[in-house]
Amino acid sequence: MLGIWTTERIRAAEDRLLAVTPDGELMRRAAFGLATQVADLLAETTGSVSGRRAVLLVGSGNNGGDALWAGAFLRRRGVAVSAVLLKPEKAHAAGLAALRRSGGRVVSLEDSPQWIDRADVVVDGIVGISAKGPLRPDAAKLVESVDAPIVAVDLPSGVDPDTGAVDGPHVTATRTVTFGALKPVHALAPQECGEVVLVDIGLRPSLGEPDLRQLELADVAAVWPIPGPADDKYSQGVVGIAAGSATYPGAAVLASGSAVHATAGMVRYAGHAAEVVRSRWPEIVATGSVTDAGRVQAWVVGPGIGTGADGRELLRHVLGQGVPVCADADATTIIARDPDVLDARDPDTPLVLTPHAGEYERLMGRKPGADRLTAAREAAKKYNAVVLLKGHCTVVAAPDGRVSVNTPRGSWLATAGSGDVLTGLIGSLLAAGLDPWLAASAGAQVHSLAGALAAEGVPTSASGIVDAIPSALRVVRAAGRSS
Ligand SMILES: NC(=O)C1=CN([C@@H]2O[C@H](COP(=O)(O)OP(=O)(O)OC[C@H]3O[C@@H](n4cnc5c(N)ncnc54)[C@H](O)[C@@H]3O)[C@@H](O)[C@H]2O)[C@@H](O)CC1
Ligand SMILES: Nc1ncnc2c1ncn2[C@@H]1O[C@H](COP(=O)(O)OP(=O)(O)O)[C@@H](O)[C@H]1O
Ligand SMILES: [K+]
Repeated sequence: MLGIWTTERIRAAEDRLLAVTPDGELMRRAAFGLATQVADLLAETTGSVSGRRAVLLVGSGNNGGDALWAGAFLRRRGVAVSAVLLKPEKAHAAGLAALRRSGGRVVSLEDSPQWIDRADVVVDGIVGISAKGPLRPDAAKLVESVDAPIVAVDLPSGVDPDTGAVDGPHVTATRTVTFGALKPVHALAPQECGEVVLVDIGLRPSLGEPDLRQLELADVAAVWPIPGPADDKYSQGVVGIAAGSATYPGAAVLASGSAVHATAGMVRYAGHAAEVVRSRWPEIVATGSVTDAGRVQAWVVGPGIGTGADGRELLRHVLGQGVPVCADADATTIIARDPDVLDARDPDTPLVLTPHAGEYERLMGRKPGADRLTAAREAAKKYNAVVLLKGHCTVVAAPDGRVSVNTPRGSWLATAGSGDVLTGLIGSLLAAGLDPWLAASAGAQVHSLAGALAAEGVPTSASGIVDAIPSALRVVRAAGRSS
């Protein structure tokens, strides 16, 4: 599991480490790692390093210092390095001296276009973890004129380090080289960061527990239920699907199919789409009503059930069964309108809510806003539930404070019905007895992997995502074996 730390925690850890490290040593480590990555990118994109041209965009803080020191290292590899100083009087003095000693050139803002036009790579050392807001106009103008691939130092300038929010001019990097530890921006702004490379500067022992986590495929493999010799169809946890209606059977078919592929064992369906579900998935035991559905170890409830009295009664019944519930779509809206329905739930029974931004607004009375980590955390606290906030990046927060971020593999999941597929995955994992935060986090990973495999570079459909779940699980299991 990858750990991610907020900039406040990073700064505190850096202070502790700086106190016991020789002056300039941390920046030297960071800059050396950065220079190596810039050289690698030059080799990948142009076929050589020596004789290539790098332009450094240098802001007034240590981020600019990293870029200047890296420029000095790149000179040793024969790279022609020019530095554009946004605030010459505030540029990192030692870094600037090192670049000058190495034969690097400092060019004025006025002269910078001719150097930027001819650059093979541009290094963004404008601002790092002390960034506030979008790029200022002088920096924005420089960045706008860049055509070459950009290597961002620590993070792409202009993107918020702690939320990944973009609110104006910013850098879009080909590669981001970060130091010591991942920060939230790296998980929440994948589009702007490009490939993220972490350089070890010895910070890890000073960091403590991460603020948020990213599951790797091997983590998913470690928790995904696989039947053993002693298992039968009941022992692995039976999941019940209360979804769909006569008018909207699609949600029922998708959530049920997803559950069929997610785990072995058994899926029950209860609702007005029983006939359609049975004909599409003959292995499902389908009935017309939750009251005669038989025993399950977890319920999925909500997609396509409607938000009227019938839907409310269905939700209330399911919440009262004393088993974990994943409540999605219409169930979220019912809860938002009438939170008393949650009284049917034993507070110790796991509940996963999976709102998209609109459903979040109904649940919380406000939009998630730019800080999606805090938004998910607050909803988890308010509802004493695991909250999976949907979007380009999926954030999963537990009431106990654990948060995970699922960085997407493209935007293929933005297709009608794909949320129903996710719900089926989470429900199956809940039925197998997984911790609800892990179930939602692992479900989101497999969902996005299945989406990418189904798409393979062209748009796909929710049915396509269901069909790709077995391939996704094969990739997951292979990652588990090789870790
Ligand atoms: N503290 C340490 O030990 C280490 C720090 N390192 C580097 O130091 C960086 C942090 O350095 P600093 O705290 O000096 O601060 P930064 O370099 O992140 O930024 C500070 C300056 O940027 C300007 N700025 C803020 N927002 C801006 C915006 N939106 N547009 C343009 N300019 C803006 C501010 O006026 C301020 O002077 C890290 O990101 C990392 O690159 C690394 O060298 C590793 C070691
Ligand atoms: N731009 C995007 N990039 C990546 N994933 C996305 C994007 N938009 C939506 N998703 C994902 O697709 C799913 C959509 O779910 P939902 O909004 O419930 O749709 P539906 O109700 O049609 O099933 C969620 O898992 C969400 O995180
Ligand atoms: K930067």
